[in-house]
Amino acid sequence: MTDIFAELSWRGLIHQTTSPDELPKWLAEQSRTLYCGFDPTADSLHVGSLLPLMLLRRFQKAGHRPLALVGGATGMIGDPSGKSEERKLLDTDSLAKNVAGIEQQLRLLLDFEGPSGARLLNNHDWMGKFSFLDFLRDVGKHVPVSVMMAKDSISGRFEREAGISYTEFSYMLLQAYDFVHLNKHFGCELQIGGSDQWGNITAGIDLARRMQGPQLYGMTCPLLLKSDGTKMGKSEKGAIYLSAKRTSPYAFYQYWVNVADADVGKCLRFLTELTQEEIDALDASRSTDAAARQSQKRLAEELTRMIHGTEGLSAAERATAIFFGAEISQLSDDQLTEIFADVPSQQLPKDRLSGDGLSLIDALVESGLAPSKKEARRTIEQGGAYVNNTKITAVDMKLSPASLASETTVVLRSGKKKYALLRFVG
Ligand SMILES: N[C@@H](Cc1ccc(O)cc1)C(=O)O
Repeated sequence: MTDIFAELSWRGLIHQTTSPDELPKWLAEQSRTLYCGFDPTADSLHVGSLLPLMLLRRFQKAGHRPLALVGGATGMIGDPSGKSEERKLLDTDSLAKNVAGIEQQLRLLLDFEGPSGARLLNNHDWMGKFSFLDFLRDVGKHVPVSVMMAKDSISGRFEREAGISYTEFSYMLLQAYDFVHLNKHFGCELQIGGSDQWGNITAGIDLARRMQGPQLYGMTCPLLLKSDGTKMGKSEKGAIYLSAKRTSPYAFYQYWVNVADADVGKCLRFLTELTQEEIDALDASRSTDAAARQSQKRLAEELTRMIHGTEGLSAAERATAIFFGAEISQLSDDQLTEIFADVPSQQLPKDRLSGDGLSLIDALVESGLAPSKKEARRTIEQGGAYVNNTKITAVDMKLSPASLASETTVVLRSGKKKYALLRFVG
């Protein structure tokens, strides 16, 4: 058993805990069972939920037993915590799809073998069987409405015109009951979650006490925010997800490689398993040579490997190298599209490549990289023209089917970074 409390403290991962005087000792005494729940609001977790998921993993590595809960039941209702408006209800098909997607990701980061082996649970398995009348009698009876109304997630909504439905108001009772259930059936004594979960976690602790159950504990971690206060894990194109179908390994890697200097230290401490010494060394490297962006590269490498494996990482690194000028051959159209997502492209009929082929001069003009044939010629003569990232100095060069970097596409470049794609179709 390693001292998990000390580890989480230096990482800055402890936002609030119940019984702060007792908790460090209680955790050090013996292996404990803890849980964290994830609602199936999408078919993949996003970067924000990586933080509590990594927290479960850290607890497990320190010798504790994690329960990863998918909210098949709670996902049917929608947690009002941290939300200013009522959520739309999900239909059963999307829910089932989302549960399956999330379960897969929870499996990825936890170890299911051995004495502190993780368990994957779905609260629909017990909540689905509860009748409404039984729930009101067995659970609701123990909870004063005044206590529920005092929670931030609820009181904040009362102040707004739209208010809150009875359905969302009741959400905390479901999560509170989960904690009691997991305690009874799995010996779970600690619940963790993001700071917005404090109200729900303490509702569970309270419920256990009122139902004459044992003392339970709670701990929250900070939300993953950037230095400007906005949420981490959102790009211009939307949230960064853990599933490769939603966010490719390359896009995932790119997101981390581009994190600002002001945020990267926190990301390293919050999301990676690098040691304090390694992170200190990276902090130091930023003050001596920030331009080398060693911290960002290491962050991107660690996270991409953890989520997408070594293969995903090397694909992402290869794609990055290509974007920065490495020679291109034999990629799929999809890979090319990904790497050059923001690069302008033109379509031309396939037969332009047959016969004598298409002159590079014409190609540079058609792609928009050169305003005229004269300029195109000059670019080639000055050594600024590239086909698939290979420099071409012959002004009479012709593109042929052999010039394709993928099934349909030739990548043209003018100068250091100005790219354009020509797609040959039909
Ligand atoms: N309310 C949590 C998910 C959750 C669901 C059920 C639980 O028992 C615990 C946590 C969230 O929205 O992130």
